[in-house]
Amino acid sequence: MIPTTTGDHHNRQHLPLHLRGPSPPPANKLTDCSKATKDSFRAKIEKREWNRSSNNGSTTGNDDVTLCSSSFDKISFHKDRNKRRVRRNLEADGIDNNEDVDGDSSEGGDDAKSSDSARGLTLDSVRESLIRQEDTIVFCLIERAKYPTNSPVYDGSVAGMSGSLVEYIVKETEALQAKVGRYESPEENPFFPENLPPSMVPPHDDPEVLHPSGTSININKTIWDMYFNQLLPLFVQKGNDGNYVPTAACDLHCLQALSRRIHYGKFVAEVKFIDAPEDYSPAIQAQDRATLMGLLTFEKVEEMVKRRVEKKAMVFGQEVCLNDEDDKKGKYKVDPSVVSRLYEEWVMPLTKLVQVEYLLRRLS
Ligand SMILES: C=C(O[C@@H]1C=C(C(=O)O)C=C[C@H]1O)C(=O)O
Repeated sequence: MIPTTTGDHHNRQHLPLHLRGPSPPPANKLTDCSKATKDSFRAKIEKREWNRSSNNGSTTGNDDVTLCSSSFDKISFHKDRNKRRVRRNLEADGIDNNEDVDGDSSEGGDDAKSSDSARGLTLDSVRESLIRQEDTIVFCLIERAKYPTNSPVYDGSVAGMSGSLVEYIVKETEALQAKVGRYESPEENPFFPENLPPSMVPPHDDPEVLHPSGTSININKTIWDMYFNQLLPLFVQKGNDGNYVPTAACDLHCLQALSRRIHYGKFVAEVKFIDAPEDYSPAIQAQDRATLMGLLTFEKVEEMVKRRVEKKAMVFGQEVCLNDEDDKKGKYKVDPSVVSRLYEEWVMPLTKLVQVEYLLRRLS
């Protein structure tokens, strides 16, 4: 269920930090505000209530709340939608524009922004998270590149194992982390979802940001195959140094970072849908994958992503020497072109696949 617009100032506390927008004024702070602030805040609340009631919104029962919430979205987002479209096009052209595109900050715009941020989902915040996740992925690859292939990690030859060492470590780590609630988060997807133990920690009272039918999308089998069969041979040296457990632990971290990034496509898709339901809905109803793929693709953004991750691989992966003359210029721990290729050939296409899969279910 999509979070309601009422009470979000409370619920947003449980959203991951990166998804929280700027704080709306909390209701219990009203008593501390000046009269003008109070009046303006109250007027906004009243306007929302009016929007809701004029749209037959009801706050009784879960389905009604969802309906009410999306009806509210339609009204309050309507005016900003064109602004957003223009802004998105500017972004796609590589122009960083954080200002009102048409300079119109009058009635409607503010409400749309505050309800957007109350939900905590904006294309900007979601993209910021993807950018931050690039750092994690690049560092994980650098860590894995410390070790050579170490094939006994993968071929089942480590004594006492029925499967491979890496499979055992991933399965057992996931089981442990499941018990402490890792997979209660919609951002996390296990590689071995079968027979995971239940979480022992009390559930958070999180607002559900994703549409329920999209939460179960899990393409980790594809990510596993891609990582071991295609990516790994591109950036690790052949050899065996006996560091099997640290090697498998690095693989686990790479897999988790890639999986999180790729499944983050669910959040990207949700925010794109919320921004322009009228663009996406016909293709969703027709279950038209190709049109959805076209709608959600921003080629210029992808170009920037590739260039940025390549640069990150250069900056994070260079040898740092105190004496400038000793600098091994152009020598990197992971070949930057491999990182760019990883994003071009696998990370971005798989993120888009997740987005399409999510959107196909978005109206069900
Ligand atoms: C993630 C997005 O959707 C698509 C996928 C991208 C990616 O995986 O980095 C980048 C641009 C889009 O083509 C986005 O628009 O930011």
